[in-house]
Amino acid sequence: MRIALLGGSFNPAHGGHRKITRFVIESLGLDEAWWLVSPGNPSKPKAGMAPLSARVKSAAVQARRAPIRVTAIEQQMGTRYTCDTLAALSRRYPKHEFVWVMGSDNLAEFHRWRQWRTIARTMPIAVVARPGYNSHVIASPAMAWLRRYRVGSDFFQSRANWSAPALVTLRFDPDPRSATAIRRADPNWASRISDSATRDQVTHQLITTDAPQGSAL
Ligand SMILES: Nc1ncnc2c1ncn2[C@@H]1O[C@H](COP(=O)(O)OP(=O)(O)OP(=O)(O)O)[C@@H](O)[C@H]1O
Ligand SMILES: O=C(O)c1ccc[n+]([C@@H]2O[C@H](COP(=O)([O-])O)[C@@H](O)[C@H]2O)c1
Repeated sequence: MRIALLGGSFNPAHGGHRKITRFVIESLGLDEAWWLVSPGNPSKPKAGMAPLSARVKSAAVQARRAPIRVTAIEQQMGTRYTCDTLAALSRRYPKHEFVWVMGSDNLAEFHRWRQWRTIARTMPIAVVARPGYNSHVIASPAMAWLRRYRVGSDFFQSRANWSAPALVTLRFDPDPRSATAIRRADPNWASRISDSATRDQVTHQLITTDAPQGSAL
């Protein structure tokens, strides 16, 4: 299995997450994506962060009828930093080929993440252009190091190629949606989704709080 990993706060999930995920799966020829809904991004303030259950539910709604598995696997594994999460997932699923996906806003800050070079050595990275962040990325310290490992999307077509460090940058019709804008427009989204999702069994069944089950194993 070739799997895209998209970590995020998903506070809440939105159509931009869904769109970039489908785009990455298609452009790199992957089988599916796992969304890792973070119990708490170590570098984001706790204030204003909705409960994990509400964020997972919002992600399950956005993932409907798409090859996307919603997980709270960091909560279950007890990891908070991406370097620990990716090391644990690679150990747990040695037969899977993973690619870490992030928007260009995250690449601009990537050099501040714990052991970011170790992350880059653990699995390939795919960066999706995000409106307003491209000049920051070009100038970023992480990009200065990662630049020499740039590959094209054809790199992912062959299992023999799958190695790290490798960085692919993907550009498509940039999607301006953000969770910040949604929270501003709808500060009560979390309480509403908590109420509605408990009545919605279909949504409930889509939520995976442990490792994805079934054929992915
Ligand atoms: N519209 C988008 N285009 C490209 N990447 C995106 C987009 N929205 C989110 N992402 C990426 O998805 C991942 C998870 O994002 P996150 O859950 O933080 O959403 P967000 O919209 O960036 O939230 P916030 O506005 O609260 O920072 C990050 O790697 C982020 O860069
Ligand atoms: O490990 C780190 O140091 C680190 C620092 C900042 C962000 N991250 C991860 O980056 C992903 C995107 O986070 P966010 O909150 O911007 O959606 C999410 O999986 C976070 O855990 C990780």
